[in-house]
Amino acid sequence: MMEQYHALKREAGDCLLFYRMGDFFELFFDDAKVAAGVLDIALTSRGESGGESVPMCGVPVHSADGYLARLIRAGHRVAIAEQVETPDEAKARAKAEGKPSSKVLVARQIIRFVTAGTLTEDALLEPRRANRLAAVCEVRGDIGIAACDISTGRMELEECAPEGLPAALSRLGASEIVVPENWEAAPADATQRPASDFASERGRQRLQDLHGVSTLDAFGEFSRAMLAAAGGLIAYLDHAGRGAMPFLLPPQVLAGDATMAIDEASRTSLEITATQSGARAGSLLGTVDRCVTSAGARQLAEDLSAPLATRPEIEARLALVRFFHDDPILRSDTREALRAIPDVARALARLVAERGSPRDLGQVRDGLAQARNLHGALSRLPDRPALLDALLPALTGHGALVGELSAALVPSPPTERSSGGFIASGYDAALDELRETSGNARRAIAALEARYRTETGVSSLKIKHNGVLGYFIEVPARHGDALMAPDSGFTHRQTMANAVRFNSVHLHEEATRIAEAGGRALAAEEAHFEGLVEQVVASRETIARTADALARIDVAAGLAERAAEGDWCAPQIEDAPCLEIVAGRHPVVEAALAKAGERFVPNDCALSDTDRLWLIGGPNMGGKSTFLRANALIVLLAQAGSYVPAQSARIGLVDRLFSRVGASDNLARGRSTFMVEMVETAAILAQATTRSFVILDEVGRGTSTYDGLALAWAVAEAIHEQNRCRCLFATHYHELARLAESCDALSLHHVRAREWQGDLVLLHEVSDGPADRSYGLAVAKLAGVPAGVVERASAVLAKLERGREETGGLAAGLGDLPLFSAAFQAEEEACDTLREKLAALDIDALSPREALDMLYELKREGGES
Ligand SMILES: Nc1ncnc2c1ncn2[C@@H]1O[C@H](COP(=O)(O)OP(=O)(O)OP(=O)(O)O)[C@@H](O)[C@H]1O
Repeated sequence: MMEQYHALKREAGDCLLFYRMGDFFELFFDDAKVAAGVLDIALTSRGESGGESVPMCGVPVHSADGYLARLIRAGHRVAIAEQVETPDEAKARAKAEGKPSSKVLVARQIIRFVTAGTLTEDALLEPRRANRLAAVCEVRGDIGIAACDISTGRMELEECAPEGLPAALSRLGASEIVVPENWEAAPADATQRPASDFASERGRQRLQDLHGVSTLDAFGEFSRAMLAAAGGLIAYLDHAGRGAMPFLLPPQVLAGDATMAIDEASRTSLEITATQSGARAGSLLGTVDRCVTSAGARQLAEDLSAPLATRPEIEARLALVRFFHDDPILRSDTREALRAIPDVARALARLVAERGSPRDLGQVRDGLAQARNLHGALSRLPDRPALLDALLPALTGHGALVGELSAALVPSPPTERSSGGFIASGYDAALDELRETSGNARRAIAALEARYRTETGVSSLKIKHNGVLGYFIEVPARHGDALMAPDSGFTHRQTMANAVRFNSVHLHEEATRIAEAGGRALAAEEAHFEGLVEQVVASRETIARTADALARIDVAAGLAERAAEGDWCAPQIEDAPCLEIVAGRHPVVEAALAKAGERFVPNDCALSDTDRLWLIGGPNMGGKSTFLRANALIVLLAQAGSYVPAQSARIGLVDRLFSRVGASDNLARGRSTFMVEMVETAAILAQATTRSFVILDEVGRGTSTYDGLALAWAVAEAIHEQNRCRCLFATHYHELARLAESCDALSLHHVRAREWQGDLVLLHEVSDGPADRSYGLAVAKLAGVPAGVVERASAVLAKLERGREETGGLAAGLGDLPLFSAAFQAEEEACDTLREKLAALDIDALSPREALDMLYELKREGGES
């Protein structure tokens, strides 16, 4: 057995091996130690290997899913080695091979690798979260990404530059990433696979084979990097499923400019689908989600993760939300209908991956039937928005399949198919007859029992059944002798302490009838199951489209519900780079305040081409960050196709959204708070365009006052002069107010506060004009810093302020600085002079020594430039 075990373990590589033994999956050696630790189960030992006892632990097969889920969550992968023949088959095989049957070992094979990205089981998946597997590789400097969710069959391909990879991966949020082995730039914790799996020509071939086409033209255009990644992805799925290929729809190419770009840091900072501590509750998704189906919730998460960047698409989604928003009865009827719809996409995926159950067939049947009902209700409505009209056809067209499944299956089919009972009566006459036969035999046995009681006079005689003896007659021990007589018609089978057991010819006959009919009935049900699965699999693409359409409708109705609940408005999408939000609110903070019985103070924002940078000052805790984030979230919601928490909103399309709010130490990646802040700021300066929207909170806070102020000043100038994007910039540096004198599209604002009877009152109101002071000490007092320390601080402050008056203050002289662009102008001019001098040189005529001298001279003149 150990020999067989080790062979399988070699095949399993770095996966934990679940080795099937009877009703258990057993783990041995190091696998056992790891699993016992993660699963908190007993580590025992069995036998010896090399003189040492073999560590072992095991989990019952019937509850293996829960244990698998925990191992996967802890970052492990598991290979499942199943028994692929019964002990009887093994014995027969041994006999045929001329071996003694006592020595024979049941054959086992790895039937599947269970990894985070290749799950389909409900027990292992979170219902409201997509589960993505991504394959990433590099082809001549381009990064190819192929991602799929095999629980729904969606597959996406994209290509990006190496620096775009982190953003793309953070949008995908894949649970497992596959890369070619030994790739230096591979993301951490990725699964390595042979580099040959990622050859682009093989990728093309694999895609063609998968979809049974001879060219990919109909699916779109694919770059070499995309094909290479697709190849790696398919090869991995093939490996993990041991040839049982999961369901994949034709790949969709993600165009870089179709969605709003949000980099990893901004995504984390905005807490779009999870809070910074990883929870869904408290994220934007958590507060917006009113979907009634899991598939809808997954779609909403996708929508929020990748807001659209084109107006017609956004408006189409908004029109559908409006349709449900403006008609509360329609909304609640639709949601009621959706609520009854099972997760068709995931049931379908299990059926295609050959892991389906009768229950999955039932879910497909119910989902498709409900979809048709919904179609009936929605297609009767007047003034339907275009998106709904585009979705409606996908809700019908499965009549024949639904009819077949309805006729074939019982109303709620079981998850276990081995004990049968899921095919409805009336579907198959032969099956009905078999059932009838075994039913009759069972009744005959009941009649036998009554007859034997009268014949023997033993009123406590019973006919029972167990797994070892099958059917038998049992009487209490004291009546045993009466039935032992040779002419009694009973044959003795077993004597227990209190009872004696017998068989009889009649009982044997009936029992045989039951067994035979039962076995044949099971076989018949099994055959029907295979046939029905085949029919479902044949229609997989249209069924997946139905599931998608249902999810999209659920998202729209859910967003409408959320909008109605929170009194949200439909945003107006513009081409001009404006951002006019009247009475905007932060949905998450508002919900949190409401729970505490407090009111959120709405604020306006009015950015335009000529007033595109707002500098926002005011006290700590005054609501600056909240204001910044609220506006970013409103933009994000609007472009995802949702209503927004505001009284009105005009939003000029945003191509990229950046958020640098709040310090998030990234010590794990070896960067200090200040370093993280600068890296993110650098990314914004390099990437923000005139169509972008940037929120920046307290740039330069993590360093000395002078360095910080200088950086904040230069960053604000650069954003104003060079990026020219819309920007909300919160800061504690009063000195930055001087920027308003030179930057014409920059204006000053502040969050209001009042000191009242020595206490600070924060109004959370954004007003025009510069902040008067920062109230830092008052906030410190509010936070419970000891009175002595606050008093001491105010003495220090008074001294500092006196010093500032004497020296002209921290910002003295800043007003004379040339503007950002003017500073560059001077450098440009210096460069021009250098260029002229260089052009005039006859370089070939110079000796190396002269050339070197020349270089030094130029450097002296040109300085940094
Ligand atoms: N508009 C608002 N209405 C009601 N309460 C608000 C509002 N804005 C902020 N708050 C409350 O004030 C708290 C602090 O807000 P926020 O973090 O935005 O302040 P801040 O000005 O950015 O502070 P700091 O400068 O210290 O970072 C929030 O957690 C929230 O409870």
